Parts: sequence; structure tokens; C-alpha cells
Amino acid sequence: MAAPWRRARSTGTEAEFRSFAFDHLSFAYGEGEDAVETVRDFSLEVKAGEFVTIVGPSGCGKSTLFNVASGLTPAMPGGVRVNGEPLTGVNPYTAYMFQRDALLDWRDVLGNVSLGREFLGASKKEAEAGLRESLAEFGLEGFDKRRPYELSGGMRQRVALMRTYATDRPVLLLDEPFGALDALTRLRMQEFLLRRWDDDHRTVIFITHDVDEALLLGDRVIVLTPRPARICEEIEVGLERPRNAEALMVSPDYISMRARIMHLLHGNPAVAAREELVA
Ligand SMILES: Nc1ncnc2c1ncn2[C@@H]1O[C@H](COP(=O)(O)OP(=O)(O)OP(=O)(O)O)[C@@H](O)[C@H]1O
Repeated sequence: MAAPWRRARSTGTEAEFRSFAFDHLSFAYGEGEDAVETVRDFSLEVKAGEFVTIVGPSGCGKSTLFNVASGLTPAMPGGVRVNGEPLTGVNPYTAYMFQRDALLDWRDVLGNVSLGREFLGASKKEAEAGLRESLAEFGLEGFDKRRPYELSGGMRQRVALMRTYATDRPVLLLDEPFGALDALTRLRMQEFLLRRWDDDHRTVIFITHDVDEALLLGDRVIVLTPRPARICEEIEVGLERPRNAEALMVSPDYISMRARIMHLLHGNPAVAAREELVA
């Protein structure tokens, strides 16, 4: 039986999605003297099927971009566009995976995976349909009755990732999903995500602090300035897929892009000054 997210490729929502864009978005938390300007004149278009990674200094406004993109945080009219039309309300095309896995300890693995669908209005039974059979694809076969505290860090992230996939939304907003994992588990998860993406080409926008992760995964890497977030530079990665982390490390193109991004983030005096203030 095909996994629900594969079947979803032929649903209306998937077929309709063409592009997503921030259009000269500016955003501040609060007003007047207390306002925290977080995003300034930010424009970025992501086409269906692209994998875009975003890197930026700590606190620059990355998560805010996702909060606004998903419609959870209302922003200026026209600042976010879907298929060219201004977004109003919650974005019906996006599934958002937060920085923390946000698993519920009182629910088992299956109950956590189905939660995203339940939030979208499905009953528990409807939400769980087809998911048990698909656990194996996320390396969770036989773990449906386990509780989150019985799982390793990597498994918890796979549960959270599967929950995001299972919503059948065409655009995945992944906010540092592997940030808390050790290096080896992180690498396994990156490879896992790449395989998934090679398989279904869901549109992915992926926030990370890790330059290697950004280059390994993305078609494009968007480098942000310190807060308020603006685009400092956009890098077309252009490395052949399927990608392999070990092979990339010795690729001259990879090395040069990596050096460029590291310079933009750490060698750039404006960024360094800002990070000293934050530290
Ligand atoms: N609800 C809020 N109210 C006021 N200020 C906020 C709110 N949420 C975030 N901020 C501020 O907005 C700025 C950007 O926060 P945001 O979480 O978007 O940054 P980030 O780049 O994702 O951070 P990190 O790299 O640490 O995950 C920060 O200075 C933060 O303190």
C-alpha cells in the first residue's frame, strides 16, 4: 500500500500548489518603543518541489519567518503569497515542524504521528489510517505502542518528522529539526531526509545553524543577516544529487561554498559584532 503522503501527491492540494513567496515582508513584535524589528523587506520565492535551506545568526528572525509563513503569526497584508495570492489566515499548504520535537508523552508513537492530522480536523481513527503500515518507512516499525520517553533522540525526531509528512501538506517548514542531535545521528537523519525527498520531492524549507547541513540538503542556501532578517546572500548549490556527505566534503565546489557562507556568517564584521552583543 502506498504511503499516505505519496497518495496525497495526486490530491487537489498538492496539484494546486505552485509557489510560495515572502514579498517585501517586514515584521516587528510589539509596537512603538518596545517594538522588536525582526524581519525587514524580505523577499524570497520557493517553487513547488524545491529544497531551500536558510542559515543565519542566532536570534536573527528565522523562526519568525516560519511563524509568519504558516500563518500562525499574522503579518502585513501581501507579505506572504501562495501561488501569487496574498495569504490570509492560516496557510493551508504548510506543515510546520518546530525546533523541539513537541511529542506528547502520554500518547504512543502512532498517537503522536497522527496528531498533525487531528489538528487539521480528522478524528483519531481517520488520522491513524494507513500510518501503522508506514511506520517502517521512518524506521519506526514495531514501535507504534511505545511512548516518546522510550525512544532515542533520533527516533523522536523521526516521529516528529513523520507527523509533519503525514499531514499531506505540500510544503514542509522544518525549523532546525536535527539541531539537538549528536553528529552521527544528525548525519543519519540528514541522509534519511534526503532519501525521502528524492522519493517524493515535497517542497521543503529548512532552517539550520549548520552550514554543512545547509549545503548537503539544499538546492539553494539563503544566508540571512543579523536581526532584522534580510537576505545577505543566496547561493545556488548546484551539487549533483543524490548527495553523499562524505563525498561532498572533498568536492572543491562544496569547499568553496562552505568557506563563503562561513565568511558571511562568522567573518563578516557586522555579524560578529551582533553575535558579541547577543552572547
Ligand atoms: N513573541 C515574541 N515577542 C517578542 N519578541 C520575540 C518573540 N518571538 C521572538 N522574538 C524576538 O525576535 C527575534 C527573532 O526571534 P526568532 O526566534 O525568530 O529568531 P531565530 O533566528 O529563529 O533564533 P534562534 O537562532 O535562536 O532559533 C529575537 O530577538 C527574539 O527575542
